[in-house]
Amino acid sequence: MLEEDMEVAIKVVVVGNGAVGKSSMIQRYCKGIFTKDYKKTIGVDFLERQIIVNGEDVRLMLWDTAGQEEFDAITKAYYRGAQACVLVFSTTDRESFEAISSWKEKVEMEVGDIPTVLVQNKIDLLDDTVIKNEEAEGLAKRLKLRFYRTSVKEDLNVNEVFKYLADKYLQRLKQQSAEETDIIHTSSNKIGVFNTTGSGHPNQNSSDLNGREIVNLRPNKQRTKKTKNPFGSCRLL
Ligand SMILES: Nc1nc2c(ncn2[C@@H]2O[C@H](COP(=O)(O)OP(=O)(O)OP(=O)(O)O)[C@@H](O)[C@H]2O)c(=O)[nH]1
Repeated sequence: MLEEDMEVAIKVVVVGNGAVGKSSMIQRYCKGIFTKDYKKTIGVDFLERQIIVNGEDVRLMLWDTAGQEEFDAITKAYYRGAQACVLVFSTTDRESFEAISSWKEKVEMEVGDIPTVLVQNKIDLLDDTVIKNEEAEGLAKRLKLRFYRTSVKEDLNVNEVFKYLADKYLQRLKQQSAEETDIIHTSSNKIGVFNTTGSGHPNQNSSDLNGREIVNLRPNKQRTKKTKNPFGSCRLL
């Protein structure tokens, strides 16, 4: 357990070309439903689901982004603050497979390196596949990503995708907490000055400013209910 009175909230962005099944995947996961109709996402949308991972209460906020390029400018703004990412392509759409690297880059440009997973959706249509298994596995290897094959329609592997991301995120959180504790211990002989502007890079734990060490103090969990933390983000000089 990290801390008892808090719940971990994870913002997950689901990205990929149009019609690969992003909205369907989120609907399946959060509402348990699947519809055959295709309704193009305009801009962004979001749904949430609470789960327990390794004894931790986790609230997953799933952001559904439009796959069409015409909405790029809007969707990019919503990547900010994302803590995990699902990159989706479709078994029957070669272009969606070839676009994966550029989707990854778009997200990375906004939020840096976050827990990410590669998903090949619509495996119920494997007979009509336009992507060889080795190609998909090769891409996952090259991008160093965990790879899942899903069928939102048949409800195959969808839960596993989100459980993996939540687990990976929690591991990082614990690792960061441990590292931050170490930094605070090793720099405990320095005079501390708080800076509450929170202007540092989200993944940055410590850095140098005019030769002095800066320690970022961030809550290791987001408070989504119960007591509010007045110090959302502090930096110790
Ligand atoms: N056969 C099959 N069809 C699926 C599956 N997942 C989604 N679909 C269908 O694919 C179509 C597109 O799904 P959406 O979820 O709307 O796709 P999207 O990626 O959100 O599309 P944009 O909003 O344009 O970005 C719909 O007709 C879905 O019913 C699946 O696993 N198998």
